[in-house]
Amino acid sequence: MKTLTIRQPDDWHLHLRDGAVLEAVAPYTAAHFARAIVMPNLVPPVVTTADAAAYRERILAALPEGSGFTPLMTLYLTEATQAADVESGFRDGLVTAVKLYPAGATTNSESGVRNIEAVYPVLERMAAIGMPLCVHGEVTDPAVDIFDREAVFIERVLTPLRRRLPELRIAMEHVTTKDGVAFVRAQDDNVGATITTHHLIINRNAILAGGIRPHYYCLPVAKRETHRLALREAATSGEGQFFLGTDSAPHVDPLKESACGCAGVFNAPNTMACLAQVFEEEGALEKLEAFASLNGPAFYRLPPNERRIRLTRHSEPIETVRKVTAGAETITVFDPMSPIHWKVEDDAS
Ligand SMILES: NC(=O)N[C@@H](CC(=O)O)C(=O)O
Ligand SMILES: [Zn+2]
Ligand SMILES: [Zn+2]
Repeated sequence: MKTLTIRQPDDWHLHLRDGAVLEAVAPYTAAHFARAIVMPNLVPPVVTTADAAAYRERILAALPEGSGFTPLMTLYLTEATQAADVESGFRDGLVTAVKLYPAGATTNSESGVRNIEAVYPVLERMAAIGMPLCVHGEVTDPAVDIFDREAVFIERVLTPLRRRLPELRIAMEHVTTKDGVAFVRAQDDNVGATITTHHLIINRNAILAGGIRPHYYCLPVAKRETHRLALREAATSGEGQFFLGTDSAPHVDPLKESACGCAGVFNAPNTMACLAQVFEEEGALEKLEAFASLNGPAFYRLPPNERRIRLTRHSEPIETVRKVTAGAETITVFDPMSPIHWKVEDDAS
């Protein structure tokens, strides 16, 4: 039986939500991952260091007994964010990064940034103290086709931002296009990119061909096959700028299976198994550790985890969790549309 032992992975882009959903989903991430960058797009958002401290306590309370999982907190950047608050949260070790949502770009982004000029004082302070900015990289201009919004964001927002503040450390979140991959490669190591599990597995046909499938709808929306192949190539290259951010984004089923369904794919329970499968298909199992466990800590200037996990390939397909219960509702787990043979044998919970 094929086995693979790697340093314990981290998730550099995760939605844990709050309340009953937090309680339902947190144990799945804590079972496999040592740390995660926790997204701040709650309602209301996690804006101040005090908000992040309170949210961190709620997350810790939702973890199973004895879990060693560490949530790495982020602040939701608004045009009213105070540079002094951001700096004090970072210096205290309570806050790891700030998240930029262009207003209206994605789930719960209405309080995000409309005019980037308004947040330059905060960005300048972050550049000075070496604090990373996580970016949802899509323009919201309704005139721009939804499949082009990442490429246009690179041209209109990221390129000028890089020119103006080259020392600012930027994580381009959930990169979904070959344009995004090329942009990141053309930058110095102040720029990194997360890649999700599902964007390595699905293209836009999964959402639209043969019926509309809301559980494959997320933002940035999955693109055509050439882009998926570029993401696979980047993720399995081992290059330090690319690392895992699952963007596991749970929404209860009634909010997904609706005439106007929410964006987000919940993949935390089977992410590591899916990734082992992807890396095996690409003949790159030896690069999985770099992608999931080494490149992210290097970008965030944190030590890699000392603990190891073991993945095993079984000849028979593995039965995986299909739905998770949260309060009175269910949340559907990402279905990779082909049998999964890998299993994390040694979970960290
Ligand atoms: N990825 C998504 O489709 N949704 C995320 C928001 C985000 O990461 O853009 C969510 O919070 O649901
Ligand atoms: Zn996003
Ligand atoms: Zn996200």
